[in-house]
Amino acid sequence: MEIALIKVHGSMNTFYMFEGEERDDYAQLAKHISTIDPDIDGILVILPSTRAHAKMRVFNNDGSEASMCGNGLRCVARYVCEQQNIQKAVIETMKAFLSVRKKAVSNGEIATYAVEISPVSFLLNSVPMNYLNQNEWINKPLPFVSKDILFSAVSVPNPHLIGIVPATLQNDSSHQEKWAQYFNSDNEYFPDGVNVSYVTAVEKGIFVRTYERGVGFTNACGTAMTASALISCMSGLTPYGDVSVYNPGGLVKCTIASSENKIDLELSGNATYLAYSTFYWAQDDIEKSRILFVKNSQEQVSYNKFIEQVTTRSNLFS
Ligand SMILES: N[C@@H](CCC[C@H](N)C(=O)O)C(=O)O
Repeated sequence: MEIALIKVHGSMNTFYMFEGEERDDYAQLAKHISTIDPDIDGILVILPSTRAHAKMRVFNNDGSEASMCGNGLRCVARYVCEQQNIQKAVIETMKAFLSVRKKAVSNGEIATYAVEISPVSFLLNSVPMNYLNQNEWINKPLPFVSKDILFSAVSVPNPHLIGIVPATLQNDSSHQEKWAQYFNSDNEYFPDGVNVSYVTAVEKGIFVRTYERGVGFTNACGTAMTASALISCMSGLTPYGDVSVYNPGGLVKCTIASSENKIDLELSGNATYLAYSTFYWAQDDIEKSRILFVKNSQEQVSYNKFIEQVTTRSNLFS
């Protein structure tokens, strides 16, 4: 069968997005499309929902299904709002119904959406993480990794391990890579794997680099950036409210509000369409599947200008 794919990105976290029905072979499709186009981090499937404007399923490029994807949800939000001619919507995800909305931006050139990130839990059994029979692990070193890095484990609701690191450990990512690979292999601490982010304070916010479960190093991970902004606020690295989060693929805003027993998180940033394609999906022999047609959009031109401004503005680690 032929399907219409849109190649999209949020902070250069790149996916093929398409409309589909419930079925059980999206994992195989995600793996196959990722071999044809290794640029992508995964696929986003937009399905009908009986209780929301639409439903999103996300598959990493290794075929594993994730409960949430913040950058992907912004792209799905754009698609649903444009298709249904609305400014805000509710999207069903694996574990939550999430509010999304279109944002007005000053130059209007880059489609920008804000999405709710929820539910948040610090309970280690929600991550899941097993370590010393603890219930939570917030801002404490994991001595077998490093006595100098403060780590926090949190689910939003996909799993994150966040370390606050000095600039030296951002510039050389081999430490992060080694431990992220370990925590995403067969290991005693994270039975389902974990997205591992290293966070460093910069002049006007934080910089976050993420090694994603099911993907590897990525330009940006929206849930990781939002969880990292929350941990940065909790640890006094940055004030609560709007946090500018720089990442290898650009810049997003995470809005962090916390009261006695409630945490509200919102992620805002670009939802860029790179190209429109037709894909031949050979369901009986996936190897025969292929991209038949590609038409590039011009949206990346504006995004590249934005990236130039971000990189010249931020002398990140000096
Ligand atoms: N890139 C996403 C997260 C994708 C899922 C993640 N790799 C997982 O397995 O939890 C984002 O923008 O949040």
